[in-house]
Amino acid sequence: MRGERLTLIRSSPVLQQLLYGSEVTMVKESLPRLSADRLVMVVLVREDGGDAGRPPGAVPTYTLDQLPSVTARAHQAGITALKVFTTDRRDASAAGAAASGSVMPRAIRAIKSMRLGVQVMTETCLCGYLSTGDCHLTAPNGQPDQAATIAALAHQAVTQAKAGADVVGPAAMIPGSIAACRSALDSTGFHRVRIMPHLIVDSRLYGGYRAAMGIRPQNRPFQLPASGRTATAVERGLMMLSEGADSLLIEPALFSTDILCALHARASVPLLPFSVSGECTTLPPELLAEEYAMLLRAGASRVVSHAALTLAATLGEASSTVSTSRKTLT
Ligand SMILES: NCc1[nH]cc(CCC(=O)O)c1CC(=O)O
Repeated sequence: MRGERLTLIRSSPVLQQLLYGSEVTMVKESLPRLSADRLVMVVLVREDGGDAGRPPGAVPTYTLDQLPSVTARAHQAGITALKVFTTDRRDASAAGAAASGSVMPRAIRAIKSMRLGVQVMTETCLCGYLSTGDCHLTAPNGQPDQAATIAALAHQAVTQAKAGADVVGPAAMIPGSIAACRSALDSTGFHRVRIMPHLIVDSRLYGGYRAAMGIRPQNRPFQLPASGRTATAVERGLMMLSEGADSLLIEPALFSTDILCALHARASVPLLPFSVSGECTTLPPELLAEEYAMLLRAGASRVVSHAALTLAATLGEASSTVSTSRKTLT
């Protein structure tokens, strides 16, 4: 009896449509497809030599004068947002982090002056400006100076906003730093500037970034340990939202999908996994594309990636192949 019913369903497209049709259509429609506008391109900027003499395993960096052409190429490929990281002269107090003449504000201005409507997201962190390579300032007793770090990050966020950043990205993982950035931005008139903090799990996948930027951190005491609970990471993400975050960047994308899924069930803000240096230097583009399709299935709204431009170009080719074959057919 059951077998007969199955045979009937299999042989009847009308019954199949009635039973499964709407469900199949719904699933298809609710899944975003990987396309260039789902990719946020990572742009690392340093002035001292740029890409020349890149250490093995390092991801590419750009100099300021390369940014107009990089921005134009990204825009041409259909990319609508750049995530900018910088490093500059380093000292014990990260003086360069909030200086209006440092590499970050100049990079933001270089991108924005193209007037292509490309969104600029920044990293707001001290590791590119501290001699230690840490994300936090250190008190005389050797402990992280959380209050001073929070104040420095808030100041840095305002400098980035003044230069034209659309979204700033506090990345030190210090509780209270997001609320401080929000109130500093509001009190200087930058209500429109949004905050996307980094929710970071400690990982060996960051080596290619650190090598590219010359960052050799002592430790990252505020990052989540890889052996920690998913629920703890989710709590940290929700805390960031309660401090005023508008979206969350979660890294490393490949090894934080549990956190992405769990947060997706609890929060309705955009969640952006960050496909970090180690992923982009070890996986070929076609596997990165599979990974990003998975991330979109899991609830990502966009994916931040060092390989965005390479991938966007192949996605562009794929769609032009389709339109070419359509042309041939008609
Ligand atoms: N300041 C935190 C930060 N910003 C960028 C990365 C890594 C990004 C990548 O590997 O692509 C990290 C993590 C870290 O250094 O601990």
